[in-house]
Amino acid sequence: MSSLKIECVIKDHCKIGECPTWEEKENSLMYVDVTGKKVCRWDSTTNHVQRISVDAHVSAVALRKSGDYIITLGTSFAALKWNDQSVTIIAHVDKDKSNNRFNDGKVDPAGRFFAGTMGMEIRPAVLERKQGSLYTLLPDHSVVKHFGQVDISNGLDWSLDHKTFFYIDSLSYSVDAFDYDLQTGNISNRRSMYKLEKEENIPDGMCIDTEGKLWVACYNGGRVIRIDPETGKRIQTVKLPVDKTTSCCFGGKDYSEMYVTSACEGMDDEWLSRQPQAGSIFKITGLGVKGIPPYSFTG
Ligand SMILES: O=C(O)[C@H](O)[C@@H](O)[C@H](O)[C@H](O)CO
Ligand SMILES: [Zn+2]
Repeated sequence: MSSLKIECVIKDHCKIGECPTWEEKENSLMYVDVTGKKVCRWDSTTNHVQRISVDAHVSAVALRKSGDYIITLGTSFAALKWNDQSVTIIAHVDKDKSNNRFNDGKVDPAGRFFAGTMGMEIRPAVLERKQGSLYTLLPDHSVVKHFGQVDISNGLDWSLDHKTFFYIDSLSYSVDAFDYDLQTGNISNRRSMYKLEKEENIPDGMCIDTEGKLWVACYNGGRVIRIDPETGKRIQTVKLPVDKTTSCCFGGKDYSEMYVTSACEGMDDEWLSRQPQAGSIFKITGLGVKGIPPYSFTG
C-alpha cells in the first residue's frame, strides 16, 4: 500500500512557478514566478511567503555560499540580497538577442552556476526556436558559453559521481546526458538518455535523488516521472492535480519531501475552473527516496 501523499502546501497563483530550491538553514523553499517577476521564499515552519518583485523575467534562484542568492534576471546573472531586496547585475549574455531571456539554472557540484536562455514566448512553448544558449557563470564572474541553438533551456542536474551532466532542451522532448568534468566544468559527448512519451508532454525542470535516479516535471503532463539514467527507462510516475507541472526539488528536514512547482499562464477560465490549484506548489511525501542538498554558488 503506497504511503504517497500529495498536498498543496503553497497556495499561489504563479504565472510560471519555477526553480524550487530548498534552503536548509532557513527551513524554507525558494522559488520564482518567472513572468510574475517575483523571487519567493516560503518558510515551512511559519507557512509565510515573502515575495520580492524584480523588474524583469526571473527564471532561476540559487543559494550563494557568501549568503543570499544568485538569480537569472532577463538575460543577466545577478546577485539578490534578501534583507534590502537589492539586485546587483553581475554579467550579461545574449547581448545580440534582445528578445531572449534566461530560463532554468542550477549550481554544479563545484559551485559554478549553469543556466540557459530561450526566446520570449508568444504563448507557452510557442517561440522563435534555436535562439537560446547554455552558459556557466564561474566563481570569478566570467561567463562560459557551452553551446547555442537551444529552443527552451530547461532542467539540469549532475550525477552523484559528478561524471555526468543531465540537461533538458524542452522542445527536443528528450533528457540528454553529457560527460562532465568536475575540475573544469566542461561538458561533452551529448547523447539522448530518455525520450518522453506523448502523454508526458514537455520535459521541464529536473532533479536527482540519492539513488542516482532523475525526476522530471512534465509541463502539460501533470506529473513528475522518475527515470533510471543507467537504463534510460521510466521507473515511476506521480500524477499531480494540475497539468502545468514545471519543476521539482527535494527538501524538508532530511530531503525526503519533494516540492513541485506549477504554472497557470496560458490556461483559460474553463481549464482554471477544473484546476484551481494551478500556479501553486505541491509537496509529495512517502516517495521512499530522498534528495541531496542544493550546491551553493561560490562566487
Ligand atoms: O517553465 C519554464 O521552464 C519556461 O519558462 C516555460 O515558459 C516553458 O515554456 C514551459 O515550462 C514549457 O517548457
Ligand atoms: Zn522550466
